[in-house]
Amino acid sequence: MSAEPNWDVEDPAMTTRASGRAIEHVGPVLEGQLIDDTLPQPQRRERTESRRRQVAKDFVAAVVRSPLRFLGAVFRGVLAAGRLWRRWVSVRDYREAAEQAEKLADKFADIRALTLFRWKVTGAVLAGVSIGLAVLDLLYGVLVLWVAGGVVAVALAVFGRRKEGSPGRKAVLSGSRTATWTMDPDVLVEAFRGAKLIGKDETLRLVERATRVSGGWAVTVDLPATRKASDVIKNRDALASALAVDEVQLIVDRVRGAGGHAGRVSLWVSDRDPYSTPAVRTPLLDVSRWDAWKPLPFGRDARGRRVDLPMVGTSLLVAAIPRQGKTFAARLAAAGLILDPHVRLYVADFKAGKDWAAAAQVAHRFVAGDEPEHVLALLEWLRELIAEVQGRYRRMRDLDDVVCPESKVTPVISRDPDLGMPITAVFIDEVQVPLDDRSPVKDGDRRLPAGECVGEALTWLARKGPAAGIVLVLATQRPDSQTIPPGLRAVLGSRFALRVMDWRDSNIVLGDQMNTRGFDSSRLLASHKGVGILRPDGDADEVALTVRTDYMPNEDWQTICSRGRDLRWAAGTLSGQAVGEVADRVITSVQKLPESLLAVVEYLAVNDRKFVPTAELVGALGIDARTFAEQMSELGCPPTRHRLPGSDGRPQQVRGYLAAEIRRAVERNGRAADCVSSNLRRGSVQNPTARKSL
Ligand SMILES: Nc1ncnc2c1ncn2[C@@H]1O[C@H](COP(=O)(O)OP(=O)(O)OP(=O)(O)O)[C@@H](O)[C@H]1O
Repeated sequence: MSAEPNWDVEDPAMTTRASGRAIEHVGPVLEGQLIDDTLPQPQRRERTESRRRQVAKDFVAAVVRSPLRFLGAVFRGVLAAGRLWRRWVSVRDYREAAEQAEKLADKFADIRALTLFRWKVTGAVLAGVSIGLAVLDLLYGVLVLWVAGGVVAVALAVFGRRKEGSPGRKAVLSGSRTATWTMDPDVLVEAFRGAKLIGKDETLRLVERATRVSGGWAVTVDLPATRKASDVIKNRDALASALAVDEVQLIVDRVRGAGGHAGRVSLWVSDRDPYSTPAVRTPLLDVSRWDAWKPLPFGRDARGRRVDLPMVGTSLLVAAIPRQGKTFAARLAAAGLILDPHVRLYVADFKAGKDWAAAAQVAHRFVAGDEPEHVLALLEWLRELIAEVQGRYRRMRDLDDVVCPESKVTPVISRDPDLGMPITAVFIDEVQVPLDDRSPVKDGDRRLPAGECVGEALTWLARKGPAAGIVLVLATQRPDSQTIPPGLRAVLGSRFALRVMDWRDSNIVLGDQMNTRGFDSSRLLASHKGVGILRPDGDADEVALTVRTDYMPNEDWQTICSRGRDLRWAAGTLSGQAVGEVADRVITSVQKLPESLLAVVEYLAVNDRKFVPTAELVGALGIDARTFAEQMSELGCPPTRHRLPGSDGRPQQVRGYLAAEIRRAVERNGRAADCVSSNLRRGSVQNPTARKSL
């Protein structure tokens, strides 16, 4: 039996609150479904059903295709019978034997006589059959011709059927070999033999026959027992050559899990370069918010299948030579986190361009530049973050086992403002700049180059940070071992290598020996922008896979950043430098705020809350409950019902207002900007870790 908690529920009852305040901690509210896992599970039933459906589909397809297959078999039978007859009539076996014995000249007269005789026999048989058929036709009508034709067709079809060793078995088709193997699995077997992936006497077993899948042919085969699927992946180039396609057109995957084993390979051969079409726009543009705990949409593989990238609990290294899509890839990772208002962002852009500029409105800390002062600012943040991580571990030790079962930040902990442990993502573009900086800095009693201190701090954070909710994303143009310290590389969980200079650089990013396993990003094409090899962290099925990142041009990036700012503004999580940015905007844009709303805003500015009961507001503001409700409704802010713990500790339904709703009304109605923004400045800019009410 197991219970599945629904951690996505955002219920105020889940949040803790210090004693003496209106809301009390009642622990997480679980929504669960009891599952008796001793009974047959729906999944198994689904699998059987889908197999049954597949069998039915195959049957219908076989019936529909049978006339064509019959005609094909008859055609092959005619060709094979024709070939056999020509061999017979030209006495080829006798001629060949004479040739081999070098007695062709002696036997020539005999061969000619025999050939003439066989031609005569052929003519006599044809004449006899024709006369016989004509007589039968006269006696019994045209039906006889049909019956005779049918019998001959069936005989030819049987003669020409596809069967190991049958005549006509080796298809000799013109055109690309890719098209050929889809029609004749023998060609595929030959290609595997040609690429030395199976022996001369070995063969493949077809698991799923070739089908059309997104602009290419897909087929699944089992290798002979002595062969491994990983070797096919490793020697993809040889197989591509044997199939006469470019290696970017051939995708080879191992089939893992329940339906797979170490010798099962799925192949997909694209009709053309799969990256010649425009990249897909990021789906993040169409979502109003994202949950950072969910893997975020990162790109698509050559077959067009979605590739998602988990961010929380890991760190990411993105590397490439210039102009290959490194910043675009890092920004995609950032976009998903920006759309989660509970994520805190640190952005350091050492490229010092405008690529990251829009992030300033959401980032808790933002710096753009490549001077030593910017490196020192980064070092300052990293030290601040190390202290923060140490503090988090200390605080997690004191939390009860329900809230914090392991020494790890959970979704609930990360979203609880009282615990102050939000997911904190650190993005550093062109990380080689701070790592190479030689400015002397004090580290205890020592004076060290700033780059060394940055390297040490990043290594520490990459090692200890993930469990405490820290996500590191580093992008670099120079993945060489002098720039990225080996200790740092080793602890970065996920790697994304776009095109690099040579296999050594590729191995530095993806890991030792990855080129010998078939993953070498220096072999990617320069024209394939945004295409790279992703080596995901942890439990992913694949060792690595080639992915083209979703396309997110600057205007989409800006849209996502301003959406992230609005989300944080509404959730009250805008913090650090971003607050200053937003406050300035508010001051300039806001007009008069109605009295009742202003009073509520002021009350909330000092009483930080997600939900405030009507009774509490009415009492505190000394206004008539009914008039207040009417005024708030007019302002587009109706009350809602919410569950709060009552005096006996049990959850009760209470009428009141959500702070987020009130904030939206403020945005709509305006004026209290000065009050709001000064609160923001006071509460947040000076103390970035403090929680804000608005
Ligand atoms: N997924 C993608 N699909 C299509 N084009 C892309 C994709 N990703 C990046 N590009 C293109 O590649 C170009 C270079 O991208 P980007 O600026 O991210 O490169 P970079 O590696 O960061 O370069 P530099 O090292 O010079 O900063 C972009 O202008 C963009 O048009």
